[in-house]
Amino acid sequence: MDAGGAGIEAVQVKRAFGAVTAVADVTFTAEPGRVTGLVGPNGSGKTTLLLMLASLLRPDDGQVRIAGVDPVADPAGARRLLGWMPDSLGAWPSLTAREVLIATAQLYDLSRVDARERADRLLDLVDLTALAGSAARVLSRGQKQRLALARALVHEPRVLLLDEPASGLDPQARIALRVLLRRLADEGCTILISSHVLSELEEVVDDAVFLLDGRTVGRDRVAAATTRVRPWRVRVAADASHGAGSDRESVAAALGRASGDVGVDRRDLLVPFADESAAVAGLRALVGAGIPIVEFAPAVGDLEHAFLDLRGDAAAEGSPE
Ligand SMILES: Nc1ncnc2c1ncn2[C@@H]1O[C@H](COP(=O)(O)OP(=O)(O)OP(=O)(O)O)[C@@H](O)[C@H]1O
Repeated sequence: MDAGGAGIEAVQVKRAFGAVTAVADVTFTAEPGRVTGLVGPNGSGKTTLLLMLASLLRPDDGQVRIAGVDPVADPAGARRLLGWMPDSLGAWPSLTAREVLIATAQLYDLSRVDARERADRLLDLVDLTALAGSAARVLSRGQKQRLALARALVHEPRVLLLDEPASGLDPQARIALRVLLRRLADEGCTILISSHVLSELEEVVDDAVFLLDGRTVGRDRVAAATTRVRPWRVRVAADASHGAGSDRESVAAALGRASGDVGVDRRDLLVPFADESAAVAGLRALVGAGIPIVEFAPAVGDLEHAFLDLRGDAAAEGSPE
């Protein structure tokens, strides 16, 4: 392992709780300047892994490096380098939002003056200035999430670990989070982010690490899943003279498929294509047949598609444990 690495490195990391193996075998790298998504179903070990990376839980086996520092051997050194945003704010509910940030900054050895200045800047960054004097416990879930993010950024970490940061955020706050994460990555930060909302993750991540039953899924398997047949959403211009049923017949006919191959989802038709070039040929055939297409796009994003496909593989093989 490269002890001088700037990002996150995990090699054959394991962690059990009694008889429950939460993390069975995790190996991955997250690069500086990139946002890496941690994707996996409920109970696949994401939070356990993040806790180990954050130096808050000891691995049973394997190695972790945070910007080259081993969080087991040097937890204080790792904590100086990493910002950790748990999935709930916790700690100090009676302090105000501003006091939470000042206290955290002072824990990282900032002077009181610098801590106040940093707190005000971060409150502005996460749009909480108006609530600076409110007790943390009275903040809404989304406001607590924003405060937790500000707290994670207090010491300008080089590595950012975020557990479900978008949960509870309204659409505007989610967009602001995406913009902020992109900016931090552009400044050289290494960002690892877990989320269940794959469509949102899709818009911000550069790379993805897939966890199934506590194990990282190999790149080859992910690449194969990403390129496998997927449904495309086809919308035909609304025409009062006939319903979706007859659109389905005409689309199937234009594509030379049986109408049973074409699914119906409310106003849209779902047509499986093997890859992008098959989709391009399909669209050409539909337009050539005079069908008024108003929308034509993959029905699920790359991450979601790979996730569903990998889960399908795992179910077919049976659980590896
Ligand atoms: N402290 C603990 N004691 C016992 N079992 C635990 C503990 N923490 C986690 N587990 C178990 O380890 C497994 C992985 O849990 P973990 O919370 O890491 O998954 P996750 O991927 O974050 O799940 P979710 O997406 O639901 O948040 C689960 O089966 C869970 O029940």
